[in-house]
Amino acid sequence: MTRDTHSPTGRQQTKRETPAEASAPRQGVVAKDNPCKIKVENLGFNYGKFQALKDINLDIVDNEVTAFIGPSGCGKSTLLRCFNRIFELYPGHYATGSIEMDGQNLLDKSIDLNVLRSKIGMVFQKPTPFPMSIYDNIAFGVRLYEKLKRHEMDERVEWSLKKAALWDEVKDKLRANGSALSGGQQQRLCIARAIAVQPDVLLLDEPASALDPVATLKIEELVHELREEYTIVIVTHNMQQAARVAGYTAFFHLGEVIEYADTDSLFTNPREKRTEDYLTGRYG
Ligand SMILES: Nc1ncnc2c1ncn2[C@@H]1O[C@H](COP(=O)(O)OP(=O)(O)OP(=O)(O)O)[C@@H](O)[C@H]1O
Repeated sequence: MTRDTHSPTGRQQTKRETPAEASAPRQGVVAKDNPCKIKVENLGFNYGKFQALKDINLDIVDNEVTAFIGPSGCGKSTLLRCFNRIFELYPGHYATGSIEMDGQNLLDKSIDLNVLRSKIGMVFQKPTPFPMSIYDNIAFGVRLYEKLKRHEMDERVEWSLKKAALWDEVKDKLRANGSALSGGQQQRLCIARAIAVQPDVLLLDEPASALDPVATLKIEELVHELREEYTIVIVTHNMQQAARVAGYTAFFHLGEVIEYADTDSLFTNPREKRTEDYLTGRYG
């Protein structure tokens, strides 16, 4: 079997495996002290006839921030959407290969999508608070999964808002409408909503692209803090942002992962010419 392997430590390498190697852990994929949370193997993705992702092999490191960068249309968001199978809402969109988390292939038809989406939360580019109070924005999702007593729900709402660094700003107006908050606050509310169901993984699809620099900084600080408890994957067009928040970065081009490494190495010493060209602004 021949395949491309992308890993923080192994970078892209084409290697021919013996059967014994094929069943053994891939060398250099994740260091022992860097356990892999999500293992993507031979992943392809199609929007109908259009193949948007081609043979992606990528290990997402546990309790780290991984950034996906690359020019517009290269498949970053598509891969993010594969992780929680949000693409299933649309007919003709399908994935092949495997995405393994906690010993299960997330693409397996038998996976309960509600449980999957409680384990892998997602925050979108544009803040999307529900048209209800700040309190209910958080409580709504929790009620789908858990039956909490009133005081337990109060605690969960407070806990989530504190984790999202929003509590101090909203604690006196929990009954106000979520959409009355500023854009940056709304985005932190969406992060609080995602955290409230206690996921393992947070997917952030350009979470700060609609925000001003001050609000952006707050989101970045928050991402930095949250990485201690969650595995975070962030899509960003902002390379400085990737450099600031991410421990690992994957560079995508035309539906493929061209290079994947720890962020410092990728930015300071890219191995692939296409990565270097992108980082130096030659295209994208
Ligand atoms: N719903 C869809 N139907 C058909 N093609 C799509 C759909 N969504 C995305 N694509 C195509 O799939 C490819 C990858 O898109 P994707 O949104 O994943 O790229 P991206 O790297 O996240 O881009 P951007 O940085 O602009 O958000 C693009 O060619 C895009 O046009």
